[in-house]
Formats: sequence, C-alpha cells, structure tokens
Amino acid sequence: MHAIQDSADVLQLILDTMYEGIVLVDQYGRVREMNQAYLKLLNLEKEAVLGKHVTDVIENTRIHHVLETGIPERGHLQRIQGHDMVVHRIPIWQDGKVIGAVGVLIFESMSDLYRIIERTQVMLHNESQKHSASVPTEHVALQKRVYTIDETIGQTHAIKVIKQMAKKAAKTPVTVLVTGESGTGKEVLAQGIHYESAFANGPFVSVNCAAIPEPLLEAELFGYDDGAFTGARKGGKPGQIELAHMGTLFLDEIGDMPLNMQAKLLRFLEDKEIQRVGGVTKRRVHTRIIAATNRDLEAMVRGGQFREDLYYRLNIIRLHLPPLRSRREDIPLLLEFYLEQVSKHLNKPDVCFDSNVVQLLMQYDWPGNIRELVHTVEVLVSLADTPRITKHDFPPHLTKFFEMQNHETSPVTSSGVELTPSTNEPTVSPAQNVREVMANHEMTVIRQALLDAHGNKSLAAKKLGIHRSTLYEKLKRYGLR
Ligand SMILES: Nc1ncnc2c1ncn2[C@@H]1O[C@H](COP(=O)(O)OP(=O)(O)OP(=O)(O)O)[C@@H](O)[C@H]1O
Repeated sequence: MHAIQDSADVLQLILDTMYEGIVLVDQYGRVREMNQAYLKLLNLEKEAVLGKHVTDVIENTRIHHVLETGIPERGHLQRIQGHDMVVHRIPIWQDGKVIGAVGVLIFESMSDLYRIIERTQVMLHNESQKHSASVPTEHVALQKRVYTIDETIGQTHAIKVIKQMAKKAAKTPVTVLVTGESGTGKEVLAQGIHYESAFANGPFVSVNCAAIPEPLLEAELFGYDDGAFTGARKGGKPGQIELAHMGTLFLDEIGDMPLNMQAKLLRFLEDKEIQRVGGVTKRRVHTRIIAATNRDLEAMVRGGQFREDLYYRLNIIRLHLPPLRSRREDIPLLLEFYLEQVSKHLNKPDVCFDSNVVQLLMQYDWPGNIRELVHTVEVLVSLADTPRITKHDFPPHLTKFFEMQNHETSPVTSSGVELTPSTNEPTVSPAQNVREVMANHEMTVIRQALLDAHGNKSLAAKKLGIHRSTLYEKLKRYGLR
C-alpha cells in the first residue's frame, strides 16, 4: 500500500471515497472541487466542471443563493436528471464573510435515513415507556408500539410458526437465539419479542458485536469506572448490559464475539452480575438476552471458535428465520407494504408496480433478503420517472439476473422477461444442482457489485443490501478477493 503523501492527498482520497456527492464553490459560485461520486452521477469529467459557474453544472442548484444569504439549507429536495435528491448546502464563513459553499448530495441514502428514523422512534418509544411508569394507564395504551410480532410481515407457514413461537418466548424471561441470513428480520423479531414481554417497559438495547473493535467491546458491554484507562470519562460510564437493566439486551452478530468476551458474557449469564472495567463493585442486572447471528454456531463450536457452554446457554429457545427466497409468497406483501411506506416518505403517492414487476421480483433470489427488498423499493420509487414502475426501471443487477434467467430458460417471449414459474422453468443440466446454480449467480452478483464499487467492500455490501461481515464470509467462501 502506498503511503499517503500529504494532507491534500488525504483530503482528495476522502472526497473520492465518499459515496455522497460533494461540490465546493468559491464566493463567485465557481466550482473549485467536485468529487468522483458527483461527477459520476452527472456523467461529467472533472476538467469540464472546474471553474464553471455552478448553475451551468448542476440543475436546480441553490448553492449560489446560499452564498448570498449565508444561511445553510439542510435536507432540501433537489431535482436532478428527473430525480428528487436530498441535499445539504453549507456556506463557508471566514472573517465575517462567506467565502464559498459546500454542497452535499445524499443520493443513495434513503435507507440510512429510514434507519435513523426507525432508531429515533425506538429511542422515543423507550423514553416514553420509561416515563410512562408515572402516568395513567390509558396513556400507555395509546402509545404506538414500534414493532409487534403481529406487525411483522409474513404469512407463509414457516413465518406463522415462528411468530407463534416468538409469542410464547415473549411470555418467558429466557434467552432466545435468533438465527438466519443477514437481512431476514432477526432484529425486527427481537424487538417484537421485547415489546410483547414483561420487559417491554424497559429499554431495548441493541449491540452489534461485529461492529465494535475487540479492545473496546468489554468497556462497551460492561462499562468502565473512573480512571479505568487513559482518557476514560470522569465518573465512568455504564455499559450496554447495565443500560439494558429491566429491559432486553439484543446481542447482534454474537458469532463474531471474541472468545475472551464470550467467557465474560457467560459469567454474566450465570451470575447476573457485572463488574465495570477498572471497578471493584459488582452490580446486579436484570435483563433478558436475545442473541442473533447469521453464522453457523454449531460449526463454530465444533471448530473451537465459539464456546460450547455459551452456545447452550443462549440456545434455549431457537428461532430460525428462513431466507426470503424460500418464502417467496411473502414477497408481494413486503413489496406492497414498503411501496406504501416509501412512496409516502418521498411524496409520490401515485407510484405503483406493474403487475409483471411483482411477478418478476418473486422470482429473484434476494441474497440480501428483506433488507435488499426494502432498498430495492427505495431505489425504484425514488428513481421512477412515471407513476408505474416497470421492469425497465430495474437496477442493473436485477436486469442482469433476469437476462441470465432468460438465457437459461426456454422459450422466452419477445419482451424477454415474461417469466412464469409454470411455463419457464430454468433449464438446469443434471450435473448442476440448484445450490450450484444459486452459488454461481451469487458469485456473479457479488463480482459485479465489487466492480461497480471499484473494489470498495463496504460500498459493495451496501449495494448488495447485506452486512459487511456477510460479504467477507461470501468472498472467503468463493475465493474472491
Ligand atoms: N417481517 C418483516 N416485516 C417488515 N419488514 C421487515 C421484516 N423483517 C425485516 N424487515 C426489514 O428488513 C430490514 C432488515 O431487518 P433486520 O435488521 O431485522 O435484519 P437482520 O436479520 O437483523 O439483519 P443482520 O443480520 O444484517 O443484522 C429492516 O429494514 C427491517 O425493517
């Protein structure tokens, strides 16, 4: 890896790595910098934009107004190339004068926005639940629960069985292990259990064990006391376990928890007591644990990467969420639900799917499961030029999937994508089994996503609608780098 030369290189690298479009203009509104993401979206070369007035480069921009007013505009909608995009326009002040402005275009972050909104709702819900202890019960009844088990979408037999089991689990305080591929709804189900359990008045605390660097995980989970380490906050800090007191602790990606932390978690499960890092006293914590993973814990136990005793402690009630491709009848329900949600959010109430689109999407494999479906609906709705979304609006990886299917199926109609399961079964040679075909397809989709993301794995994972750790696993499995 080349050493990064100086701060200018670092800045350029940061700008060009971001997937938000960034434009910098001087006090006269002339473009001084535009990053790769923005250039790619506008389909322009950097040389063609530098020095030009921003109004000659970006449609419907108001960045020159921001230069005049000096007032930032955050989260505004701007129509570019027929699509509504969310932008920030930030003036740069120096010595009491506006010397330029930065425009940030967040053109692919609808799902991020929704996730923030979802989290805020959960936080608000938790807050209101905390305060509700002192208000009359009618107020509690009026509270809108964010996710109940019944609200989660799914009518297939497998899902109905899981919902029934989840309801039973909610009535007990025991540990639940939720398994299933990334994006199948493990956290949604965990929230459903929480809000229907005796812990519902307490907080739902979610910890992603894969997202926290190993050295920080202990302090994050168990908290720390005053002076536990250099830079430790004065007065110490409670850990996530303590914060989940009287509520639910959701340990996501538990399979990624390092062995030494597994031992500490096991001790907590046995004693129900925690000791903050650098602390001497023990604190009793009453919380229900729901753990989740997309990894094969049994294989990890056999391979010595996951403690057997912890596995048995966690695996008291096991709920396995099947991948979306094995419950295809739920796809139209999910499409309908998210179409309504997204079109409301984007203020495009008339948008609908061509019936053929739903039929096609039912045949897609959804490697990123429901998360990928949600993301796809967001992309389709936000980029739709006309109210009726057709197959021509599909993102490239979907079009490619159906082209491949067409290639493998016979006969195909003139439109090329009129596939129905009864008439156009994929022609799979006897030597190939379904698993092989699916793996080949998955490999192609991943390769394409990596190419599209110029090798940036986080971006590729985002495009695929899967978690980064899942992408790494798949790359390893397929020997891709
Ligand atoms: N049954 C469902 N009904 C409606 N939306 C769902 C359902 N299940 C999941 N979703 C949506 O799918 C997305 C992914 O769900 P969730 O985060 O629960 O998946 P996960 O299995 O925990 O993923 P990961 O393993 O990557 O953490 C979220 O946007 C969620 O709202």
